[in-house]
Amino acid sequence: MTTGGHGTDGVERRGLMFVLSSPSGAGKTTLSRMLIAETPGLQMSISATTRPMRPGEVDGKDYFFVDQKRFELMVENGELLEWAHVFGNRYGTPRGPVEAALASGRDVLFDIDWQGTQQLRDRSGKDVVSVFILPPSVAALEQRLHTRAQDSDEVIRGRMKKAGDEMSHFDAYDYIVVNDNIGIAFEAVRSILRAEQLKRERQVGLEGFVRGLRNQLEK
Ligand SMILES: Nc1nc2c(ncn2[C@@H]2O[C@H](COP(=O)(O)OP(=O)(O)O)[C@@H](O)[C@H]2O)c(=O)[nH]1
Ligand SMILES: Nc1ncnc2c1ncn2[C@@H]1O[C@H](COP(=O)(O)OP(=O)(O)O)[C@@H](O)[C@H]1O
Repeated sequence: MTTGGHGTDGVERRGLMFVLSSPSGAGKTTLSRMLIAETPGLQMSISATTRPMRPGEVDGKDYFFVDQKRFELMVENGELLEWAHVFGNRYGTPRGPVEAALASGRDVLFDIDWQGTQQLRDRSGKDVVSVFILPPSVAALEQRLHTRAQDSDEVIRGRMKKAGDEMSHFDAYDYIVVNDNIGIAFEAVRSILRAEQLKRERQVGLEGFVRGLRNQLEK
């Protein structure tokens, strides 16, 4: 895959693993969907989970909804790149699609928690770019969880209680974006991805490309 839009024929790029994490309700699903819609070649990693499906969710699109037994088998068979317990359920990243995407130079977007991000970093540090999304205030976070209207009051209380724990891990992330205005937050996330794609060490074949330019100049 070329770096795109720069006429740098012969310059390939290693795919990167772009991770968005946040406390529940801060907006990472919304931002992920916007990013996928606006970024050709970016592939969403679809996680497996044992949590029940929410209204409006689609199996195989939002998550692969599996039972405990199937999840355990996936762990045993080494089918997951990482996995963690979150809110009493298990969530994990299927390995196959991620490895296939990266091998063909495509970037992969992950909506996973801090535990999963840590595991990806331990395995593939240099290919991982991590962004932590913060809500502008606790009131806004609670409001968003209610507006989403997909969880009971009890589940929302649980998510609010966990938000502090999740946020305490912000300092392990490369970038921090406060999601107050969604348009501004999206621009921030998109700019981070674009800049990281253009990092010199991610571009393979630059030497040959520059040599070619210099040869032409010397003619
Ligand atoms: N480690 C890990 N965390 C995941 C994975 N998929 C989702 N999560 C996290 O699990 C948490 C709960 O997700 P979900 O039930 O969809 O609720 P949400 O927080 O409202 O999006 C979020 O913090 C997700 O980022 C995964 O494959 N691995
Ligand atoms: N900047 C924002 N301003 C107002 N509402 C937002 C903003 N970002 C997201 N939301 C809304 O907040 C709710 C939670 O967002 P969501 O993306 O599901 O969060 P997460 O995936 O982090 O749990 C959704 O109803 C979403 O439409």
